[in-house]
Amino acid sequence: MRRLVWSELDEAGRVAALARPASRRDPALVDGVRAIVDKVRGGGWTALADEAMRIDGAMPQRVAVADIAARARRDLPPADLAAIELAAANIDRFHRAGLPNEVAVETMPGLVVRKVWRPIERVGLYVPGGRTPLFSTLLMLALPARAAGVGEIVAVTPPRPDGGLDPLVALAADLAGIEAVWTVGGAQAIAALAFGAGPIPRVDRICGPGNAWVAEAKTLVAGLPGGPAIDMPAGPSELMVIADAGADPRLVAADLLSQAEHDAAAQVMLVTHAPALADAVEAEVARQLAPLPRRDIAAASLAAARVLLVGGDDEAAAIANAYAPEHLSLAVAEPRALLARLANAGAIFAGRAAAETFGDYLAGSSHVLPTDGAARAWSGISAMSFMKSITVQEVTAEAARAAAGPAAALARLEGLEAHARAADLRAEAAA
Ligand SMILES: NC(=O)c1ccc[n+]([C@@H]2O[C@H](COP(=O)([O-])OP(=O)(O)OC[C@H]3O[C@@H](n4cnc5c(N)ncnc54)[C@H](O)[C@@H]3O)[C@@H](O)[C@H]2O)c1
Ligand SMILES: N[C@H](CO)Cc1c[nH]c[nH+]1
Ligand SMILES: [Zn+2]
Repeated sequence: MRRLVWSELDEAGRVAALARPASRRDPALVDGVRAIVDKVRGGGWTALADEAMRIDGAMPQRVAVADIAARARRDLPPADLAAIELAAANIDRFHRAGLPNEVAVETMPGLVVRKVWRPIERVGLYVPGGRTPLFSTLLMLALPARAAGVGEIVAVTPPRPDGGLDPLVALAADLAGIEAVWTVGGAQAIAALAFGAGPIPRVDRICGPGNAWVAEAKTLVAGLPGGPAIDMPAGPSELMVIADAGADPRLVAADLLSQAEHDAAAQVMLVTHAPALADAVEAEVARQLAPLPRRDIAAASLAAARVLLVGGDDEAAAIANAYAPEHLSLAVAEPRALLARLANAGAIFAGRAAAETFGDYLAGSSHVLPTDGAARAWSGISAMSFMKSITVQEVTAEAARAAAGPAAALARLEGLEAHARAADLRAEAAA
């Protein structure tokens, strides 16, 4: 981990200290994604099958989940099944509680403006699965989508090395009421969801995280004519930990490694005013890294990790707000005081007992969160990600008479005579 003293950095040094790993937007990757998307968009199913075979060595298949899920239920140790069911129940409860309320305001006597919410008709869910199938991500997407009342869910995930569907992804899908999952991943899956490919229908919105290929493809298709909406930029994982002198270096190191193990392009940061804590965390990271099964990935990620030494809480909060991390852990004695100063993060873990891993699996909030600084303006997945609001105007004759004059005046001030007449005629019709 590279250690930097914040007060010694000039502006350029600070920007560099908070830069995301360059590998996330490697020009070759961007060109590669564009080529895949163009090909699938133009060539439909045949092109999709070609790309899927070339990149992942398997034909996309629609796999019905019921039988695989039933087998997984039988084979899983009961405690593991109970853990999955606990996670599903917490996620479902949290997201149902967060469903938006309708609004109705009588802005003038007899003129009521309402805001009603409707689910998006058809959504695509991307469940990452290149290195390890993230069945938890399926729950984090599908349960909020179900709570929102989405009509049709098209779920995709990369194939296993044998071309099949991971049993735990099938089980998670079954728990969330999804009948089938397509075994296709990467930029080619995003292109298929965006524009349709044979039996894979185009969707209105694509939600879900992924590696740099997936994240780049989502941003690209959202900007193309006729492309779908997307949830947010959600690429390789990030964690910033703000720790005080009393933080437990073992816990801080464990949390940093938990996100570093996701991807060589994941990024972790430690922000502290205590050099002795920084020393202890670095020693712990080295000690805990060695026995990890994914130590090579975590070690590659640690190359872009930073330790930032700061003067105190004000500087730490300013750095967090500038970096806008996907995950922000507050390993401090008084997290509430710090929380009040924080504005930009996908999810915050407040206090020493709060664990990013709890958020990844079972606290109830979705772990699908904005990365790459997008938390400055975007939120993580919730039921609202799968809904849109529509405003409705209801007007009595009396209100029409009262509103017509001012509305016509405003229209004439803008030089829009047809608008003004539409208002005047309402007043006449209501007379
Ligand atoms: N931001 C979030 O909310 C969030 C949540 C969960 C996971 N994640 C991230 O999701 C990612 C999961 O990554 P993953 O790789 O395991 O799975 P993935 O499903 O995102 O990507 C795997 C696919 O990428 C494509 N791909 C990989 N290398 C390629 C290449 N050289 N050329 C063309 N295509 C290529 C392949 O089609 C492969 O199937 C990690 O970066 C993790 O940090 C983020
Ligand atoms: N930390 C990831 C989001 O960046 C989500 C995840 C899934 N499984 C484990 N972790
Ligand atoms: Zn994680």
